[in-house]
Amino acid sequence: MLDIADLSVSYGAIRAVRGISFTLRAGELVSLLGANGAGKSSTIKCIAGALKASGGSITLEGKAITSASPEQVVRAGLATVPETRDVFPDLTVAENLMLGAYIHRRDPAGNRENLEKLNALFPRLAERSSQPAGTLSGGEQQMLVIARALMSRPRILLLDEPSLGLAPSIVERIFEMIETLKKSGLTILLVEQNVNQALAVADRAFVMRLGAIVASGTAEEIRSTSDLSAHYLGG
Ligand SMILES: Nc1ncnc2c1ncn2[C@@H]1O[C@H](COP(=O)(O)OP(=O)(O)OP(=O)(O)O)[C@@H](O)[C@H]1O
Repeated sequence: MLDIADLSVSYGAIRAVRGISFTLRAGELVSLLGANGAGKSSTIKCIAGALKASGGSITLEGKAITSASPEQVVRAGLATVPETRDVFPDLTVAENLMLGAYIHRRDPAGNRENLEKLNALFPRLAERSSQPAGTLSGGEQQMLVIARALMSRPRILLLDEPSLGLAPSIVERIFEMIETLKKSGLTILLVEQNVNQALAVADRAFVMRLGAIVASGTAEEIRSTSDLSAHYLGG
């Protein structure tokens, strides 16, 4: 469904991603693991069209999106939740959500239907729909940016560190939500430092180190790689 082939990303002389290749199959949840600075966010940003690849290709359902703009990537069916967790603080929760439906702005009926589904999935957001997004807790803001990404009706969702800086009980809720989304058939690429929880929900995983993929396999295989934390994750 999503094919990454020999992808490289550079910031000037810094080679953040060094020729990585991997595939996401329809309906799969794949975790991208690795210590700080391994190149996970750069990979996500490049797939999302926010960073230019310096080499390699990105293909979504047979269509090359390597040089696509962020809007073209969303239109192709891939939505991203960046780790920055940006909400528009002065806009209401409902207004934030509608911004996620920008590419479907000529389909208000479809957006209403999708919003109803998301309200059922995220009841706390539904309760707070007329509140400014800036008044939400960190966990609620994370839910909001996920829901906003889903307003574009993607087939693939990229999640960059959704648990970052959240209390353990909230992290648990976020992971439950991710499992629910997977069960609904969504294909998910999950970047996480929270290795155990990421492996618990993943079908497969890749470990990045210094811009390269150094381990890959089923979640079970990666979990049983005994030197994983010491060598690859900096633990
Ligand atoms: N805007 C930038 N300018 C220059 N170098 C950058 C920039 N962003 C990232 N880098 C460098 O690229 C490398 C990969 O960073 P990246 O953020 O992709 O890693 P990461 O695995 O996502 O880590 P983190 O979890 O800290 O975000 C690091 O060496 C980082 O210092």
